[in-house]
Amino acid sequence: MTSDSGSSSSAADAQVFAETQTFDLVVIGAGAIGENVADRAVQGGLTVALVEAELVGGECSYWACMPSKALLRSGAALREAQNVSGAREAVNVDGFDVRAVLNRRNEVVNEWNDKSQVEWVEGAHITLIRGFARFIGPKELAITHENGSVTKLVARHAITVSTGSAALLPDIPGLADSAPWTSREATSSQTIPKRFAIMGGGVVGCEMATAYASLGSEVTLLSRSALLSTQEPFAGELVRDSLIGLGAQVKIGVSPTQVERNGAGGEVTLTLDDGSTLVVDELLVAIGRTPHTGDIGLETIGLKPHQWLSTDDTLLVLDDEGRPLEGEWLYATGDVNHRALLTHQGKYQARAAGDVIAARALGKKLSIESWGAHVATADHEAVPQVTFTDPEVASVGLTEEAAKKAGYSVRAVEYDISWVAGASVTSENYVGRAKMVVDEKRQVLLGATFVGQDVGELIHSATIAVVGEVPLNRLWHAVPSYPTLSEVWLRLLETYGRDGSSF
Ligand SMILES: Cc1cc2nc3c(=O)[nH]c(=O)nc-3n(C[C@H](O)[C@H](O)[C@H](O)COP(=O)(O)OP(=O)(O)OC[C@H]3O[C@@H](n4cnc5c(N)ncnc54)[C@H](O)[C@@H]3O)c2cc1C
Ligand SMILES: NC(=O)c1ccc[n+]([C@@H]2O[C@H](COP(=O)([O-])OP(=O)(O)OC[C@H]3O[C@@H](n4cnc5c(N)ncnc54)[C@H](O)[C@@H]3O)[C@@H](O)[C@H]2O)c1
Repeated sequence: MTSDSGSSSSAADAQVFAETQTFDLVVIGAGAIGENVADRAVQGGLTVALVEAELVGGECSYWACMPSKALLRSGAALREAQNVSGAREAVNVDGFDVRAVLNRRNEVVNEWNDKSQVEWVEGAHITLIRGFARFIGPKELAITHENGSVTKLVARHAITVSTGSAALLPDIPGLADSAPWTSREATSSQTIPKRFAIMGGGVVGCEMATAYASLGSEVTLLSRSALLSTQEPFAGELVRDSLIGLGAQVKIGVSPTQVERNGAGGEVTLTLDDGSTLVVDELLVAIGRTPHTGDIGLETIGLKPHQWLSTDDTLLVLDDEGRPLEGEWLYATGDVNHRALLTHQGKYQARAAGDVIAARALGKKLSIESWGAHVATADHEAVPQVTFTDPEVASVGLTEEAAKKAGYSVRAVEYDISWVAGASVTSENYVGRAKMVVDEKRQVLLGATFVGQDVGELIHSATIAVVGEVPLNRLWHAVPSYPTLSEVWLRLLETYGRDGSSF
């Protein structure tokens, strides 16, 4: 790294900078994904600056994955115990301790303090720069610090945008003025609203409906389409049934047309398109995400503000014509590239990007063929996801519908997980279903979905089968232990049939 104090001498901008610093790579955004890009590039031999405007660790650590799972876990643990004799009698005593759940969530997010993550960054020999980054030209950024000073960062080889995403708010009359909750408030609230409406039946909507119904809210979930509509249809149906069992109201095909809050902190009235009204204490909007690219100077490098940054498989950003920017210096990883809005998948991209940036910078051999070290091939048809509803929904790869749409010759089979011996040991009331989607031509798995208690821990076996393109006749030799839930694998294979004969 070189550091030149004093005014910038660049003719490209008239702004006076307190300081100019140069690194091989600059990563914008220290969420889980930016951290990993930086780490890999340092390990590959580069000097790296990591710029963060808020908390090191990003959304996942403080307002998304971790706090949401902490809010969900206590209810899940309680229900698990309530479904096993003996344990049931032990837990049915004083009721649910909501304050303890919120306190545990506060601990899980380190009280929104990023000290331990900063220590990790420093230990990884990454230079952390606190401030908000904006492009001022190719390979150049202006960083605005909290005290108002502005410094300039120059990248010798590359810049990676890992700025993440924020909740999308629809243009509904009155909504913006009604102080709606987004995922940030839902995951960080220190109180539980008595009456709670949720707009959006996707992953955030279903998880937060489960959490808040468990914590005692009267939840109304409004979804314009079926719940979890990108999953196999039975997933959303089983989650809907369980939400109703938890006391929530689930309204499918219903959207708000007007929202009004009765003064600051007052109740919120929603007018719905079925003609009814709904009065609640808080409204959560969870209808998807928008990229953090509105105010980062994309116009100075020939891109449009507010756009998702589409990339090739080495995570190089592509322009409107599908070409990398001149000089091939701009990368995007994580939510901001819209390939798969999941922490684990973004971190997978980060490993590929950090390695390929270092390899390109140092003139090393690239491995960019499908499934090579420097490409994120799995983003296309092998993405795993666990939705921590009750029952959990775990899936990888393509649904039957998506596989057909992609042109595969498909056969799919389903099995009721409650019929597996391991399920009856796990719970006296096990509800679950599994499905595998097979490419008939190659006799390999294209996708798998498991819905039920504890299936999140089952999905990696399916991910290995999909990514490894393991032939079905070999999968018969992967013997599941008895009596575990994984015996559902054997039942799915039997349902599909061996050597052409169906059981
Ligand atoms: C409620 C909820 C629950 C979720 N649960 C899960 C889950 O269980 N599992 C899972 O895999 N995924 C989950 N996700 C998705 C996951 O949170 C995201 O995929 C992940 O956080 C994306 O990481 P990122 O690093 O791309 O972005 P972020 O985590 O948003 O990090 C981006 C960082 O960049 C910083 N930044 C932005 N602009 C600038 C700038 N101009 N200058 C400097 N810094 C900047 C931001 O402050 C932020 O720290 C969940 C999402 C939500 C909303
Ligand atoms: N456990 C997990 O892995 C996890 C948990 C939470 C979030 N996430 C990630 O966070 C991202 C955001 O989640 P999300 O739930 O906000 O988005 P989502 O895309 O999962 O679901 C949004 C839902 O809102 C609906 N919708 C969209 N526009 C609408 C409108 N104008 N009116 C009414 N409904 C509308 C969509 O049809 C969809 O059902 C997801 O991509 C997800 O992968 C992951």
